[in-house]
Amino acid sequence: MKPNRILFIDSYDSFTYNVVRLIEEQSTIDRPVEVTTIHNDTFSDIEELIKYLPLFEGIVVGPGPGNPVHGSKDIGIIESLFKDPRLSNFPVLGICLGFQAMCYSQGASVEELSIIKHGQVYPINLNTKNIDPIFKDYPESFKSTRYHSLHVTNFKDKKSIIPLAYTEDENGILLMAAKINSNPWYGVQYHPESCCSEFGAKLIQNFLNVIYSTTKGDRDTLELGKEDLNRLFDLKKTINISPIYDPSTKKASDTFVIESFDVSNDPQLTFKICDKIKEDKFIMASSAVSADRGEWSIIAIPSKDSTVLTHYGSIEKTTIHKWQDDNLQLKQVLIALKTENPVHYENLEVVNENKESFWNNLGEFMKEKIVKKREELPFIGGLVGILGYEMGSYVNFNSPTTFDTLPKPDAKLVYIENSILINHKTGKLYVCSLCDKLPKNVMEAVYDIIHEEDDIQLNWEDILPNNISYDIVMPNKKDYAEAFDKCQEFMHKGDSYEICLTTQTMVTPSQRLPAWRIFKTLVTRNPAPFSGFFYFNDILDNSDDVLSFISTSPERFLKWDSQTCELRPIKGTVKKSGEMTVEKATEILKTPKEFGENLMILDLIRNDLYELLPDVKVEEFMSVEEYKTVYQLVSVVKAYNLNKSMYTGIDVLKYSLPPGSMTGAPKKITVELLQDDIEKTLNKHINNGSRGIYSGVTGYWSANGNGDWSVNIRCMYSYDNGDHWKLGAGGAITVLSTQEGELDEMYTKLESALQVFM
Ligand SMILES: C=C(O[C@@H]1C=C(C(=O)O)C=C[C@H]1O)C(=O)O
Ligand SMILES: NC(=O)CC[C@H](N)C(=O)O
Repeated sequence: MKPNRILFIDSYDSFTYNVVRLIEEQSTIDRPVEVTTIHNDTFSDIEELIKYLPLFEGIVVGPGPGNPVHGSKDIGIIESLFKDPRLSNFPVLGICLGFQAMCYSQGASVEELSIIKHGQVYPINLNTKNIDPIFKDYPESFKSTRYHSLHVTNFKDKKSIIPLAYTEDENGILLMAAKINSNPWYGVQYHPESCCSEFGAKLIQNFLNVIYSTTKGDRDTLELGKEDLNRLFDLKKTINISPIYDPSTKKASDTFVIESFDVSNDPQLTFKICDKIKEDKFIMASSAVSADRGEWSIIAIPSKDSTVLTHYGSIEKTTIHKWQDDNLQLKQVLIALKTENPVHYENLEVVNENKESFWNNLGEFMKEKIVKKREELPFIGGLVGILGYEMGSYVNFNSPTTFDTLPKPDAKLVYIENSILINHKTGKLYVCSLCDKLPKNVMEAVYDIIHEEDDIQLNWEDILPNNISYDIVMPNKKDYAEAFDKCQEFMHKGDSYEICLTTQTMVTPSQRLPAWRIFKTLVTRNPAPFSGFFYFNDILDNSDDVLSFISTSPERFLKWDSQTCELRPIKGTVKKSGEMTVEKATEILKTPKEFGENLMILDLIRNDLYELLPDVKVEEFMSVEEYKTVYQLVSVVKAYNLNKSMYTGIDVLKYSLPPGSMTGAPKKITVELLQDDIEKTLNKHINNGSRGIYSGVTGYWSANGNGDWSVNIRCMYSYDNGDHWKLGAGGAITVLSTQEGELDEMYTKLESALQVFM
């Protein structure tokens, strides 16, 4: 059976693929549906789009930022589309921005709402005088999510606009759906694809029926010749989401050794072992175990065999060398980085590449290392490290600079052979090596611990030495207020629905303190499921530019195995204080402000997964989680059947960074507004306005194919071996936010790490 082909026009929104998959899901054996997605600026001239029309039976114009009144600057080709008489018999469904553009083309006005609704669920009431087939089999009232700053007005005297549904709120009665009288054009102001909307699938089914009756079920019109099929294929490729590597590549050999031991369930055991191992180590530990996170701790132990990959985004170079190579000097690395051409020395390789090719080369590096074995363990060895915020999509690196010391790395990953894993639930410890035998020093530390297991008490000091003072440069309240107002302005104009506004703080200690010493105090003070310690002294004679990272993050970004992918966005924060109880926090976290904040990111995360994978489910809807200093609202979204897809977890990581909880929605425009304007001025004094390591992710891509990455928040990092520590903190601003409330929330989050210096 030939499919109905739908052209989906995306306006760089973060809910696009929720709609696309909803359409595809309505496919049946008798009436298959196929969607091709383009951007609203894929064609600059409507004539180009018209040439493609014979390939399709219907168009869906999706939601998005911007205002149709601003014309093609905001909505691209959509402006011309609704004006073109050649489309008057062509079935079109507009959603939110698409709906507003459709009504605007008929002479209605589009104006700002007085009270804006982002991520709010309302009853949609059908206009009982006009029940159109698009609402066939609907109840008179149903619930749907609204994400809009603007709305359609002055439509009543426009004959071509037939109102089909309304809602009512503080703004009065608002148009929620309409049909264009003489054309098969429909539109809805609400979001049928949101996970909180009812009967969304029905709307699509009914729209497909409209298409079916337009093509009169004549399947012949659906046949495409070879040439047209090629054109369709090329059009699909205009949005290029190519997989990073081919997971079917077979590994040549699969040497690894794993030995297991019974140990205590106490999560402090991880740190006890770390204290015993004198060599360098990276830690991804749980210092707070709960039902669904923090079950595992991982200690990764780099050795002379370990390969270090460092990407410098601003100069588009990646260095590759061995961990603490005796023959590698800092000077040599600096000269090689300054050389224009790629460098291939025996002990150092410098590749000229941008971030896109960095991701692809990671795939090349890993594809022959992946063994489909011991997949029940999260990690058996593999790439471990940090990806900064600027490694994500839509973010730019600072412009290239001249340098005399090592530039600031944007990604740093080490291929680890030897590691220790501890499962705090089952009380099992595993020593793993990707070489042919387990390292002696590690085994000795483990044996030691097993023998003195009765006393797990750590006795780590919860304060830093008192002979050191700290100079702390915090965000300025006035600048914050200005940035907050800018956020409100962008949201009121309809450019963004939620903006994660973050600030940077710098701490300069009067003398250098070992990162490990600070880590110990932070972990004692702020236990968290994703406690991280990374000290990258990978070049022996480099003591000034060592990247150090200490984290107590509550937030998992992404975890994957060969079948599934899980994302756990946190959105919604309540400070813990004397009178605050979990009951009270839950009440606050379920108010429209926090609910909307979480729902927007939940729908965005569904979109990030749906972009690559068809089988996505919301596993947990807005649960309240308790941490040392805050209560947080958390949702869990999971994708299934990865093994049936051409994508793997690393693709999901690449395409969904930066984490939606750190950007806001829609992701593309919000990231651009933050980087080019809002945070550029707010944070200009630190990192030149870049977020750097903060807001990025830390974790691993294991040689057994698994991966797990946490969000870099409630953390601190130093590019210069602890001379300066940088801390980021922020929170999502919505139209319901108050400046005082957000400032207070930002300070609360900042304090969770900054407290060690105070
Ligand atoms: C931005 C931060 O946190 C993010 C913002 C949150 C919020 O807005 O409620 C919650 C968790 C994080 O995703 C931070 O801790 O700095
Ligand atoms: N979700 C949307 O499509 C929003 C449309 C428009 N930018 C508004 O804010 O009203």
